[in-house]
Amino acid sequence: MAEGGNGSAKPTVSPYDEAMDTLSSLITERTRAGKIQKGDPFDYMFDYLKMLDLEEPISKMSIIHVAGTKGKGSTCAFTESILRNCGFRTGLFTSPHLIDLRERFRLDGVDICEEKFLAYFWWCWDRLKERTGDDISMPTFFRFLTLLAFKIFAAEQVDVAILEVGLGGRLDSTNVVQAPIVCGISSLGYDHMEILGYTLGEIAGEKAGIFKQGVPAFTVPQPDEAMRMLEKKASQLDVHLKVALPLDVNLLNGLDLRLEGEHQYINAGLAVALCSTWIQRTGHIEANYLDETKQSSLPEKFIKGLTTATLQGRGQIVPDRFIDIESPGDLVFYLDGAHTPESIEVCAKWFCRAIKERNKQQNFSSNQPENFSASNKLAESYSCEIPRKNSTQILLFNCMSVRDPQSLLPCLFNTCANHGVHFKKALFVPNISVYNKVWSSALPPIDSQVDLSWQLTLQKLWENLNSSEKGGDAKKVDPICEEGEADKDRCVWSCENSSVFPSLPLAVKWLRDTIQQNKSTRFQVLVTGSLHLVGDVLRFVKK
Ligand SMILES: Nc1ncnc2c1ncn2[C@@H]1O[C@H](COP(=O)(O)OP(=O)(O)OP(=O)(O)O)[C@@H](O)[C@H]1O
Ligand SMILES: [Mg+2]
Ligand SMILES: [Mg+2]
Repeated sequence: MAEGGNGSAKPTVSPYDEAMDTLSSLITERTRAGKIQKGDPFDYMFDYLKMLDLEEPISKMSIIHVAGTKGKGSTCAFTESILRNCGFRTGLFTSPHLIDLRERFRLDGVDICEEKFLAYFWWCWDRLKERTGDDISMPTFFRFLTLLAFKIFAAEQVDVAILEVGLGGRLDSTNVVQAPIVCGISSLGYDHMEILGYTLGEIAGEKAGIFKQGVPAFTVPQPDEAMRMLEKKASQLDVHLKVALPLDVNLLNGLDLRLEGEHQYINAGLAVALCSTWIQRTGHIEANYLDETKQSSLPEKFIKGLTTATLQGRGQIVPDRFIDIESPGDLVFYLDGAHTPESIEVCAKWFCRAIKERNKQQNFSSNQPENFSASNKLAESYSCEIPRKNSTQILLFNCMSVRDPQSLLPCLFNTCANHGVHFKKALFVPNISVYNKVWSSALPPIDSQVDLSWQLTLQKLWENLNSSEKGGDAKKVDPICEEGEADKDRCVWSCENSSVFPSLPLAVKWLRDTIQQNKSTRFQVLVTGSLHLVGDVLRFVKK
């Protein structure tokens, strides 16, 4: 673990951390005032491509481009997995990352290795440093990552590059692509409105900015307003736009999608359409996939891809590593980085279904069905072995202060309540990793001066939801600060249904201690509201 700057010996910086540190400068430079450049910053992407000699390689690259409000990453992960299983060399560029920046760049389904990453990183960095200057300064953080992705995929000569838009579409740095093979627009909803617009039509218009003249596109069923705009933009560009229906579960031969949740069938349906079209348009029809996909069955390789695709922190189940061997499965984290109203709802539904399934399995079965999704196998195998215990649901939540908790927490609370799931307690913690913070190989030291006013606001909202459900009026809630072990850092603000902890490790410690003291209890902890929180938890509890 990195030293926390406590004045001891200077920690040695690994080459990888050095690169991350260098990259961080792109974030600070951007926020520094007065650095406004001439012209449209999006156009600079074309200059950067020239500087990196990437224009020609990109024009030859075989690309699938995906925009959308929710489900982009999942759709891209399914798409990549299907095409890899069909025998193609794949490159996948997604965002954001949860633990390590290299998660954003996958080659043949695996995060790029450090060695290659560093080689390409410095290749791009040094050239851009040399060729940028007063007129055009260094690219911003996400633009740099996009350029790096292009460099990696070109140099590695992938058969197909699958690109997830970072934000919006029209002005996203990935949109320098001129001739993708096929485009996808995943589920549209409200997010980043200050940039993309406040109506679904406006948002759809921005996302449709990835459409290219004559290049076929697919989308999923959308609200009318969004669909009308997509159709309008498509017709202006001679884009043949088709709606891909959610994948029929019966096509999976009794297997499950590896990414859990009902909404993943929407993303999977889109991925199947994108892959089929890519295969057809690139002339790889020797395997005759398309005839098959039109019928009532999917090619084996598609099924393999869909049922093995992974993406961290989306419907992921992870047992705590520190719970002792006699009580495996007593503390299990259900992680999903949902942070918009629509995704919080699907996340809540997923959690309710997932815990019900687990509890049923725990009570009735000791044989593991063959079709368990491998990602959650560990959690499953644990839960199969353990004796009957009371399952208790806990919420571990934070959201960024730019989000409206009034649109997130009530939705989460009510959706779960409608499915008969009531959280025994909600725990609110600040995020450890700062937004966009690049280097995250270790957890930073705990800040005892941390400002908890945001978490206390979330807590009040939660307490009010609980009291109005019980028929009482929303009352004034004043959390009580319990000082643990005369230690200021351990101060916990508690109410009847919730606690605010000054840090994630303290909240996890509370969970572990409580389990040790109540051997008959199992905690099923839903972690949501922020992908950063999910990343923090993964780093902290994963083996
Ligand atoms: N089709 C969908 N409809 C609604 N919510 C979805 C859908 N797909 C995924 N989600 C929710 O959104 C979260 C993020 O999923 P995913 O990473 O696939 O989307 P994304 O568009 O890449 O998101 P981001 O904006 O974080 O990059 C998931 O954890 C899930 O809660
Ligand atoms: Mg987003
Ligand atoms: Mg994403």
